[in-house]
Amino acid sequence: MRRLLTAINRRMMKLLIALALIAYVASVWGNFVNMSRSIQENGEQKMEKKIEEVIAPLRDKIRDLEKSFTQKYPPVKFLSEKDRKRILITGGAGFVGSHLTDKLMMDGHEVTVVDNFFTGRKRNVEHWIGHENFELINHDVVEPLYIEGLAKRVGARLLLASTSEVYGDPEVHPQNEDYWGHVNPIGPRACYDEGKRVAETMCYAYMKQEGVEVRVARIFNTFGPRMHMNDGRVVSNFVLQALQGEPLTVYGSGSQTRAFQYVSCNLLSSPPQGNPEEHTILEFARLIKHLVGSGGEIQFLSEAQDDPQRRKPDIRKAKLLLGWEPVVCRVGHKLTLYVRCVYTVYTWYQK
Ligand SMILES: O=C(O)[C@H]1O[C@H](OP(=O)(O)OP(=O)(O)OC[C@H]2O[C@@H](n3ccc(=O)[nH]c3=O)[C@H](O)[C@@H]2O)[C@H](O)[C@@H](O)[C@@H]1O
Repeated sequence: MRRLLTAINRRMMKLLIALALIAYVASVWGNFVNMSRSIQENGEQKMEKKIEEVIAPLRDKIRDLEKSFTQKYPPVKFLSEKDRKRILITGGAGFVGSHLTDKLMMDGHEVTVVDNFFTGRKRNVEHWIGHENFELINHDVVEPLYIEGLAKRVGARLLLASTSEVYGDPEVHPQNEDYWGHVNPIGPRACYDEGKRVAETMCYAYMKQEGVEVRVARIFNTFGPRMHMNDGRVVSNFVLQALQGEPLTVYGSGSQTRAFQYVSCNLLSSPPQGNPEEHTILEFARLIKHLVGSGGEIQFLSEAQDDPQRRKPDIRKAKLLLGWEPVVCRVGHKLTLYVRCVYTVYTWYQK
């Protein structure tokens, strides 16, 4: 009897051990299956991420290509590799910069626009987005020497867009390249005027020290489409005021003069750059009033401090050396083409 019981116990023991073994193997197997499943899932996720990283830029390229097939661009000349230049324009989405971008793109060059869009607008260059010769970079070029260093590294020529404001309230008339100017260094316009003067100084110092080729264009009162409506300049102010039937605000007596230049005339020359047709601001106010047909009166406000009294570029050198002179705004008889230009701005604002 006892033997029988011991035999049964032994069998039970064996059975229990066998069952425990099976349970253990099953749990190890379960863990193994779970582990390999999660390894597989992790691996798949990583793989998917990698594939996505590779595909994303390709997808963007395809989208750009599709766009370039469907989008119509302004006509672009074909230039051979030898003649085609690679040009970087800082502030290329701004008023003057975007017109320069248009000109260089249409001439067949490769243009990279860098703009921080503080005052520039993407819409000024959107008609080039996707074009194989065009690149738009949102970036803040806070350090001018960065651009000069870049020019040195790649052996590029640097063009600085300066301004007639470097002459301040000039004592020499008209203003030529050799005139050093008459700026009040602590006046309300000083930051802009002296800022541009320092930019010129740095470019020339860099040229002498590092041998970088430098050009400076001193741009005189330029106007045209894509100008900011409310930056306070006289063309936009008068056009807007006239359109809204408000009085045209003339600062001072209006006897101060400017020589306005249409933006497209601007892009073909060297310093100083402008239209030598000089008009008083009062004359200009009357012209806009007449053009827009507004009933608004001319309102005389107090004179702006340090306002240059006479300004007109001496373009003899540009004419002699480059054969350049403004075409759109030069007037054979008083105000004909000039009127046309102002009218262009007016219709642009109406849009
Ligand atoms: O293009 C240039 O060379 C420079 O000209 C302008 O400076 P400014 O000549 O004073 O141009 P506006 O602000 O358009 O003023 C022109 C004249 O119109 C007068 N003005 C302006 C605005 C206004 O509502 N009424 C008015 O009588 C001003 O007092 C000034 O005599 C710009 O401010 C500069 O950015 C630019 O570099």
